[in-house]
Amino acid sequence: MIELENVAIGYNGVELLSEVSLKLVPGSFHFLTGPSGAGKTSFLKLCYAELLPVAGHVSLMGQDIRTMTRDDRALMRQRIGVVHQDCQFLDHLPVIENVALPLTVSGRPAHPQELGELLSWVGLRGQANALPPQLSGGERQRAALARAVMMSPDVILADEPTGNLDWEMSLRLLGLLVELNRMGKTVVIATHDLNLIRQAKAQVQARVLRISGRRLQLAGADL
Ligand SMILES: Nc1ncnc2c1ncn2[C@@H]1O[C@H](COP(=O)(O)OP(=O)(O)OP(=O)(O)O)[C@@H](O)[C@H]1O
Repeated sequence: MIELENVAIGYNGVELLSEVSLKLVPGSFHFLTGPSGAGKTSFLKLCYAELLPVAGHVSLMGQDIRTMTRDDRALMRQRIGVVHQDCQFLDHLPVIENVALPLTVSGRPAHPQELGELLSWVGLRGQANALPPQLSGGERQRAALARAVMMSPDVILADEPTGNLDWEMSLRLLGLLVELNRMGKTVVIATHDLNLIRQAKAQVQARVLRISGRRLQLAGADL
């Protein structure tokens, strides 16, 4: 599904991560943790071909990201849903249109019932016509999750989805991600929140990847 072989990433000639080899198999649940600036967001970008490796091979859904055309990349992004750290909404469009954007961009019609069900699932049916700046942090993150799953992706990559949320809202968001995993989706969550990881481990078989000293390691069972 997502396969990395001896991969390095970096910016402006400086390596951020080296010798990363990893297979994310379908239906797996991973956390990605590490200090601020360690490269979590950059690693996720690699996993949806927003960033190319400076060494090694990355294959997404069986295709090497270096050989992907623009069209391949657009198709691949329908199979990999991303919850960005800053949500990245278009603030002048109501929530429902932001959530439907992946459909709109790919030229497919948005079915009101499907959209309504998706908004209900994240508990935002009542805010469908609100503008993103009118939402609370937790509502924004849930809207971002709804948009990420709009195209029924196989993989969900979430970058600090509970970053600014209180514990109750963090649990609610985690619950949605666990539910998606139980439906067979592969989930990767970048987070600093060790309590969230512990909570998730009580609910799903989650593995923890830790970035430390430019390497990606599998954390021990103590986490
Ligand atoms: N486009 C870019 N150009 C140059 N340097 C970058 C770029 N994006 C990120 N970096 C640098 O790469 C390093 C890792 O950034 P990244 O955002 O991946 O870390 P992170 O672990 O997600 O951090 P945080 O937990 O604070 O969100 C940082 O030093 C950052 O400044």
